[in-house]
This record gives sequence, structure tokens and C-alpha cells, in this order.
Amino acid sequence: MSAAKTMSEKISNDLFDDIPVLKRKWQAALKPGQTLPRYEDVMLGSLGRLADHIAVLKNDGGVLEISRSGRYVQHWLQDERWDIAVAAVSPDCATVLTEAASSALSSRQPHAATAHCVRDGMVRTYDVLALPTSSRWGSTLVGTYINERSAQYNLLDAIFSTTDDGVISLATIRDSAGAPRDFQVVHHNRAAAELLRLPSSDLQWHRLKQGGHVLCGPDVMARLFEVVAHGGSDQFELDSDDRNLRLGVHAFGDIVSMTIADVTALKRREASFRLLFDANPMPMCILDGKTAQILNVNDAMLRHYGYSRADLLCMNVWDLWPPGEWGAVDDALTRLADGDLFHRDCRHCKADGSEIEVLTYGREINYDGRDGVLMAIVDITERRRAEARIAYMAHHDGLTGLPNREFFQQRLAQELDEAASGARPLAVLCIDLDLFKTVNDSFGHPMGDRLLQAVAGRLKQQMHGGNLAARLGGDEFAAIVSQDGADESGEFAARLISVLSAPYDIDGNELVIGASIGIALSPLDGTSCEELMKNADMALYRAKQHGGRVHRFFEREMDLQAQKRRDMEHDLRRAFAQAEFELHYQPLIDVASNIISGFECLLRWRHPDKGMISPAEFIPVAEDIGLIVPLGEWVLREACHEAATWPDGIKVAVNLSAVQFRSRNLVQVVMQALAQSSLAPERLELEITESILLAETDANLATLHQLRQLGVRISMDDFGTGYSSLSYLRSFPFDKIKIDRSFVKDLAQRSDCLAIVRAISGLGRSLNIITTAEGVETSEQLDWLRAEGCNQVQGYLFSAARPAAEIAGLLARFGARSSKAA
Ligand SMILES: Nc1nc2c(ncn2[C@@H]2O[C@@H]3COP(=O)(O)O[C@H]4[C@@H](O)[C@H](n5cnc6c(=O)[nH]c(N)nc65)O[C@@H]4COP(=O)(O)O[C@H]3[C@H]2O)c(=O)[nH]1
Repeated sequence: MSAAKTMSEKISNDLFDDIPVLKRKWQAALKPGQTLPRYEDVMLGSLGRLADHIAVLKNDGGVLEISRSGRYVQHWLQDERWDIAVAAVSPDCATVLTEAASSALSSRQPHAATAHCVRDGMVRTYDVLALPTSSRWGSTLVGTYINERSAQYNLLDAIFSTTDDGVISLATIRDSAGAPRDFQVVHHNRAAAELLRLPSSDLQWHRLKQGGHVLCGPDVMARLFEVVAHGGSDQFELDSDDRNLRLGVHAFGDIVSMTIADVTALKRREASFRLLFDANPMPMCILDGKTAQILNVNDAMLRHYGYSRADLLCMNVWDLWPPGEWGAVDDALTRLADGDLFHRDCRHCKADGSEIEVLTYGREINYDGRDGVLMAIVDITERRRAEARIAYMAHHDGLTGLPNREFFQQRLAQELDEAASGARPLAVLCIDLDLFKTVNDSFGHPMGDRLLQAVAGRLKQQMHGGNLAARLGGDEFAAIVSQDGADESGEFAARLISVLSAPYDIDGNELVIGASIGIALSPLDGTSCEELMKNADMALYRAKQHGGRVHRFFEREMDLQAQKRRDMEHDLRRAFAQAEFELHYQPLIDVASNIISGFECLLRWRHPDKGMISPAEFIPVAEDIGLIVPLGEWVLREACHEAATWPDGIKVAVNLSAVQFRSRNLVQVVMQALAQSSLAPERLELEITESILLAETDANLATLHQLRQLGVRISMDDFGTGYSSLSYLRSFPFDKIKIDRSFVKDLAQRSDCLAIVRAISGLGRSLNIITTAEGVETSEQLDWLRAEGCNQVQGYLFSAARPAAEIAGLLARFGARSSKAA
């Protein structure tokens, strides 16, 4: 029979011996109708040796007291006192007694339990049985049986034998001179034999130098001798076969205690970490968790920062920070100390002094047995630059580098917010270049672009303080300027116009343009971005209407005009749909023969409420909204149709707008009108103004030539009022020049007007072009014009424009007048 079997049998016998006996006794003492047996019936009488193992616990109003205890129990309690609270004995015993008693009391049944206590370094196990009883004195008594089981464990032995770390005790063996020469294994545990790969018998009582294991090597022996010689401890590692063993030794006189741990897995983890760290292309370093001292760096960090390893290992991570970041050092240090594993965006300095922007990621690690932080660094300098470039591009105009419309509006909104809280008053300037389109058309887009860049440069130079200039698109610019009233803004705008209107030297070409500016003041003219921009734009429109190179302030009345204009746009569309337009005809008189040679067709709008509206008022609006194209087609068809009913030889002159040229189907429209009316092409005169030759010159000239090829005649209207009327005569062979009525008006009073009329008539004669004078109102003007050799006249002297129905009468009446005049 084995020792183990004998032991287990003893345990079960003990259990069966006492506990069932007590339980039976308790059961037998329980009388029918009672919930608990009486104390005397259970505990008094035949208990014998069991009485030594029983403590009687009195439950008095919830407080548990030991009212008596047997000798065995007293030994267990290490306390011989009676009538003391359970809480007063040692805590391990008190816990056992309290739990057993309360379970028994609440169940009103015997309660068996097991308890473990440490006595003399041994773990001892006790059987506990609590028997609840009633007492004749009223309180409840619990007889609690305690007995130790035979099985017990030596705690140290248990730990010693079950740990995975090897433990060996060595006795020093000295030579005759007293010098240590070897060590004898006096004690070892199971793990030691396993780690040294020896049977236990080959270790116990053996001397180390007998060999057969890694401890007999000269290095180990030397360290052991050292420890014995000087006392104290040592720790070192051994590589054995495929394993790494970590040895800890401590000398107590001639006895050396040695621990052996297998750190192979740890070493492998460390090796992979090193590989990941050393060979990582991302710059990395390890910092001391408390001081931020750099403890290790990888090659990528050396390459990236340009420092030597030795330099970096003498540095603290804060030494990488440029002076501008030092303010954040304290904060970062605190956060590092608080275990804040930083993930931050900061700047670092390289060895050459250049700064980089980095993202650092920190993670706590144990490094060489101390708290460390592994810091990985991502250089985001390029990314930040790219982001900044994209942000810049999103907010700036690519051609001029000025802020764009979006940025301008954001900034204006921001300034207005600040202004609302009492900051500076603002002026918004809308700036439009005069004649830019001409330069662009004449010199080409590349030159136009250069000119815009030069304009932007001048604008920038004029912006001081918080003032801002932006390019809104095309040749439209805008500025936000602080202002101390209209006068100051007006002076600023006038200065801008003068600066922008000074000649530009672009690639050796001297270019002259002008600028018009509309101004809206905040808060007077608006407090929102949209309102100010809209009002400044209206003021700009007014400046343009005044011929450019001027600035205009927004006035409330402009808003009314804008409203009026919007109404007119709406009204015009409606009028066209409802055929409210009609044509009137004004005779053109041949000066030599004094007879009507033709009629100029003039458009009229008979408004149902407002009466007759002048074309001077609605044609520019119709042009702006594009309505002039279908309206002009209608005029052409209608005029040709009407003229076809007139006597042969009587011509009809029709005005054409530049917008009709832009529509590109003008030639077809004219051909159709002629074809549908069967009017001979030479009886149709098309009057154009210089604006047609100003814009898209080549295309418009081509159209003019095509029209001329149809046989149609082309007249230059309002001659002398434009900038380069003479040069247009060179670009196209006009059939007729119409002298603007402004020259005719003051013919008798102003010698310059006479000189101009004379020059134009002379020009016409020498170029063989008919000259027609407009706006002849008096016979005196007629005499002058005749004297200057003008071929044709038109004006109220003869007739205003009249409806088609009156043409026959006009022809007849003019004949009478003609004979009267003669
Ligand atoms: N003070 C004064 N004025 C005189 C006299 N004789 C004629 N007029 C006016 O002078 C304008 C002559 O037309 P315009 O220079 O082509 O100027 C025209 C022309 O540019 C434009 N227009 C008229 N009808 C059309 C059209 O069908 N198409 C286009 N595109 N423009 C048109 O509207 C302008 C104004 O036309 P209206 O108001 O009809 O004004 C006409 C005519 O009524 C006079 O002795 N004294």
C-alpha cells in the first residue's frame, strides 16, 4: 500500500468518524415541532474527545461570541479566552467561525465547511461543522466543531517545487589556503534539474566542476568565485544550445543561492524588436520614460537627422526641438510623466539646423529593465507643404497670386463679424479695368495675362495694414480697405485709379488701360458680405456708365435703378412675346436732289402702361440679356418686308448691335430677310457702330465682308464719337459714314464742330464714301452741311421717324416741301 493511499484513507476515515456522528446527534436531539434541537440535548453528555474540538458560539443580537472552547480549539485559535467576541480572535479563525455559524443559523441546519489557515509556514486544512441549537436562556448557540485534516502542505516547498525557475543552493568548497575552488549542490528543485537537463541524482551533492552541465564553464565559475569573495549578488546570461538562461546568484557567506530562468522567448522577442527597430525605415528612438533622455536610436533616425549615434545618445529628445517649441517642453514633460503616450505634431531640428515638421508616436516599453518610451517619427514636412500649397491654390488666383473670390468673401465676412463688435469700418471696392478687352483682343491672351499680373502687382503695393486686394475673375478685382469715412475711401480709390492707369511696359510694348471703381461703405451701405459686394458692383456699373477712370460711391438710388432695370428686363421679355414692338422710319434726304433716298428704320416699344419707350433706354438692356438677337432678326425681316413695298430705289437702313454679330448667324438672318421679302440687297443698308470693330475684330470683320458680298451696303454710325474712328475706315471699306448729331448740333456756334464736319465730308469725298449728317434740325445747319459737301441729311427739319403707314404720305409731302424749298 502506498503512502499516498494510506493518507487519503486516513482523511476520509477522520471525516466519517466525527462529522457524521455529530450530525446524527444533532438530528436525534431535534424534537418534533421544534425548529432547532436544544443545546443540552446535542452538546452535553456523550461528546467525549469531541468536546476538545468544539467552540460554543453565542449569537446575541447579531454579535457572535465564543462562550466556551475546547483545548484543541484554543490551540487552533491561539487564544484560550472565553466570553470574547469572535471578531477578537485572529482574522483567519474569525472568518471561518463567522461564516460557518451564520450559514448554520440562516439554514437552521448543520453546516459543514472547509477552512485553510497558515501555521508555521504550513498550509493547514480544517474541517468545520456548525450545529445550530436553541438555548433555554433565549439566545441561539452554535456548537462549532474544528478538526485539522491530516494532509498539509509546506508552503515554501510547494512554491519551490512548482516554480518554473530553477533554484539551487551551493556550498563553497575551499582549498587548503582557504580560497574557493568549487561548489557542491546541497539543494535544488525540479526546475533546476530540468533547465540544466540532468537527472536530479546527477545534480544533488555533486560538485559543479564534475561537469555535464552549463554551470561548470569557466565564466560561470569565475562569477561565482567573485560573488563569494565579495559577497552580494550578480546577474548574468548564458547561451546554452538553443536556449538563453538568466542566472541570478547571491552569496550568504559560503552558501550561494542560484536562480536559473529560461529567457529564450524573451530574448527572441527582444531580437525581433531590435530587428524591427534597427532595420525600420522609419526614424525611431527609445527615450527614458522619466527624463526623455535618448537611450537608443535606429539607423533611419541617424540618416534622417544627420547626427552621429554618439551625438544623439548624449541628447535629450527636447534637444531636437527648435527654440520656438521650447515653450511646450514643460507641458510635454508633464504629460510624458503622466503616461500620456504622445501622438503629436511638432517641429524638430536636424543636425544641419534645418527644421522639419514631424508627427511623433510614443508607446511605453520596458527597455533594459527601465521604463522607456519607443518614439516613432514621421516626417510630414512635404505633406504639410503640399497641404499648404493646396490650401493656397484653393484661396488664390493662379495667374496673379492674389486672393480669389472665395478667400475675399471669407475675409470680408470675418472682418464684418469683427466690425460688428466695434472694430474698424470698412470699404469694399469693386475694380474693373477699362479697355482691358481691347488689349486682350489686339495683343493676344498671353499679353493680356501679363498685363493682369502687372495690375495685380500694383494693387498689392497699394494694400497696407489689414487691407486686402483680390482678383474676382477676368479683369475684375476687389479690395477691402479700412476707412475713416467716404473722403478717405474716395481718395484711396482715386489713387488706385491713377496708379492702375499709368502706362504699363509689357515686353517692350507700352499699354495704357484705365480702371473704374465702385465703392460700398460698411455699415452705411450694408453689413453683410453679399449686400456690400452687390452695392459696390452697382456703384462700379455707374462708374463704367460715366465712361470709366472714375470711382463712384454706392447710392440708395442705384439700388432703385437696379430694381428698375430688373423690372425692365422682365418687361422686355414679356413685350417681345406679346409683340409690343413696332418700327418707325425716318427719311434720309439726298442733299443735292433734295429728295428722299431712303429711310432709317428705328425701333419703338409701345408699352401698354408707360407709353412709347425710347430705344436708347431699352436697347442696352436687350443687349445685356441677349434679347437683341431675336429682336434684331424681327427688325430685319420687318424692315425688309416694309421696304419691299416702297418705290424702287428707296433704301432702308437698319441698325445692328454688336451682340448680333456675336451670335454668328447674322449673315444667314440677313439672307433670309432679303429672300423672304424679295428686297434687292443694294436697297438694304446696315448701320454699325465702332463697338462692332472694337470687339472680336477679326471675326466681325469677316462677317462684315460676307454681308458686303451679299450686295448689302454697310454704314458707319455715330462717326467721330469713338476713340479711333479713322482707323476703322482703314479696316473696312464702308459705303457710308454718318456724322454724329453732336457735331451737327453746334455747327453754327462752334468752329471745332464745323472743322470736324468739314474733315469728315472731305474724307468721305476723297475715299468716295457717302457722308450723312444726323440730327439736322435747322435750315442753317442744312446750309452749312451743304456748303461742306455733305451728301445726305437726316433730322427733324425733314421729319422725325414715323410709322410705316405714314411713309407714302412722307414721300408725297417731302416732294411738296422739296419743290417749296426749291
Ligand atoms: N435730337 C434729335 N434726334 C434725332 C433727330 N433726327 C433723328 N433723331 C434720333 O436720332 C437717333 C438716330 O438713330 P441712331 O443714331 O442710329 O441711334 C439709335 C440706334 O443706335 C438705336 N436703335 C434704334 N433702333 C434700333 C434697332 O432696330 N436696332 C438697334 N440695334 N439699335 C437701334 O437707338 C438709338 C436711338 O434711337 P432713337 O431714339 O430712335 O433716336 C434716333 C432718332 O429718333 C434730330 O433732328 N434731333
